[in-house]
Amino acid sequence: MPSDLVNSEETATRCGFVALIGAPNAGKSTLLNQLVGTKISIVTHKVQTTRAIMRGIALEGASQIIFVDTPGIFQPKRRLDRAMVETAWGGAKDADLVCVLVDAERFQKSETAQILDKVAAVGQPKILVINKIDTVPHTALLEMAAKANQTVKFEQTFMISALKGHGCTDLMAYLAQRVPEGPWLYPEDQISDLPMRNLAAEITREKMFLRLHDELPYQSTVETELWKDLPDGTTRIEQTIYVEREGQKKIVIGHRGETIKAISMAARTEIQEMAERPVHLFLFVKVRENWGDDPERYREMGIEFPR
Ligand SMILES: Nc1nc2c(ncn2[C@@H]2O[C@H](COP(=O)(O)OP(=O)(O)OP(=O)(O)O)[C@@H](O)[C@H]2O)c(=O)[nH]1
Repeated sequence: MPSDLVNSEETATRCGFVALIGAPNAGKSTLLNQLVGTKISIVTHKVQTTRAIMRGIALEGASQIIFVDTPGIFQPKRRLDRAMVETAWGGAKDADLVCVLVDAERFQKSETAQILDKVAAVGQPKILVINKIDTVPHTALLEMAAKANQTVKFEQTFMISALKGHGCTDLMAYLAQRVPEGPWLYPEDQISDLPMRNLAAEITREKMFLRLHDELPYQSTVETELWKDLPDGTTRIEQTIYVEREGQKKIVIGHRGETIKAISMAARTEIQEMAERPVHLFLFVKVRENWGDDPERYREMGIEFPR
């Protein structure tokens, strides 16, 4: 028997999306840093136009776990915010597993109840992760777990301190065996720059919406086609803005290209800050009808194509 066949049978790979849900400050970034490691975890405080942004990919044995994030706005007021939150919850519905992160210190606050109510309506398998266990007595934790499990049918409950690392190994081991069997979506050597590419696309998308407000449908997307670190210390980035109709392309470009120039300048400044090096940003606008039916687009955004 050829040796590669033996290998592939012995180490069936697993790969899946885990949606992280938690109120702002619940400790999502801290947890990701524990699970993913700083190298490929990207903190996205500024980027709020996210649909289901990939926050990091963890590798554990033969498993690849792709964490997707939801924006931390739970009482959206503006129309755009509402749309963002709705699509983000949509992202949770596409994940293989929803990981609900609750801050033990703030368990009694209304935000926790709100999140639990909303999570109850999501059909995906869910786990509860009570964070910051170092801040409350252990007896209180059991009460919290019982109460939360009355509202939502969680598969498992974990109690962790993301800051101190307590309980994180068990959580990771669970996730690694819980994601479905399947090939890895991202080759190991590509993982590190993927979040940067996605983030850069999200930054441009945010600038575009800030500039155009409600003139564009929410489906317009931005993709980073090229990210090349040049020998002179600068980076060349090429992005394509996809819109659904010719008329929208005109809006994005603007009179004499003024709109796209402004979007590009604002995005370049912020991408530069993130990349910590000078950036040359090139934006292209293309019309692509029915992009929402194309599974590849979903994969690029880090979420699975809804079945
Ligand atoms: N005591 C204690 N503090 C924690 C723990 N985990 C996170 N924190 C603190 O809680 C605060 C918020 O943590 P973040 O990881 O930034 O939380 P987050 O708001 O969910 O992350 P973002 O989604 O990136 O905004 C920080 O000051 C952390 O140090 C923990 O286990 N114990």
